[in-house]
Amino acid sequence: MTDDTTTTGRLLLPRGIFISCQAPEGSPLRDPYVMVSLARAAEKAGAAGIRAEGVKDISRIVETVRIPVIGIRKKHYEGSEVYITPTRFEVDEIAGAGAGIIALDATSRPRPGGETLEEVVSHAKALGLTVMADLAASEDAGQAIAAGVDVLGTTLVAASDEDVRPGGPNLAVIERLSNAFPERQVIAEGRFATPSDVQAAFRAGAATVVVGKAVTDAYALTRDLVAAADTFALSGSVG
Ligand SMILES: CC(=O)N[C@H](C=O)[C@@H](O)[C@H](O)[C@H](O)COP(=O)(O)O
Repeated sequence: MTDDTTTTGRLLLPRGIFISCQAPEGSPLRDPYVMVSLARAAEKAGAAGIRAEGVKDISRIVETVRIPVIGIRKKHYEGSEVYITPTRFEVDEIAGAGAGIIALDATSRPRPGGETLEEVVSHAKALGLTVMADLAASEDAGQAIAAGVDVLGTTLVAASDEDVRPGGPNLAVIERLSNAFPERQVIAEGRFATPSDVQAAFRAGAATVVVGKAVTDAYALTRDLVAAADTFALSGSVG
């Protein structure tokens, strides 16, 4: 058994680059055809896996690519800040869509309906899913592991003065997690945008790096460029 497997021998995440093929509400790219095309491009380019949101996107991507898919469902419930796969209901949706890996908010914030992290994780494990913990800080890892998660991700780590550059990834959390939990795969996710970001993540101990916006969100990237042009009052002007 290698360190890519759990004690039961189940394959965890392959090492390499995962591409997060998601488009937010209001984006013209929010269309399963577009997400499947992005996933196909990622696979052809050598990505080790895909992260996708929602039943339609996940099921179409699972049907199309041969690389592993991390499924999530983003859903906001009143009275809870937890929105990435918050309850057992969304776990069932993702399992039904065919993802082999599920990511879920593994912070200690209260979940909708009073469900506990442990209940949601146990439910996912009972359905045979590998569970990725979306953490907001290295301090979240202990209770996530106690709840039964398989791999640790930095998805919910907010931008801070620890970032390698303003708006860039936070490598310090990856380093802290890799040092504290050497037996766990650490998945770097959140604001990775360049080849050197990715190399820095692996140097910091990441097993896998998930990249989203920098690859797949042409809408947000264009808005950023237009906003930069606007600071020179150039955008849309002629002459
Ligand atoms: C915080 C949150 O809700 N993150 C979401 C999780 O699935 C996605 O919106 C991100 O695009 C994804 O994590 C990849 O990150 P980035 O797009 O920065 O490479």
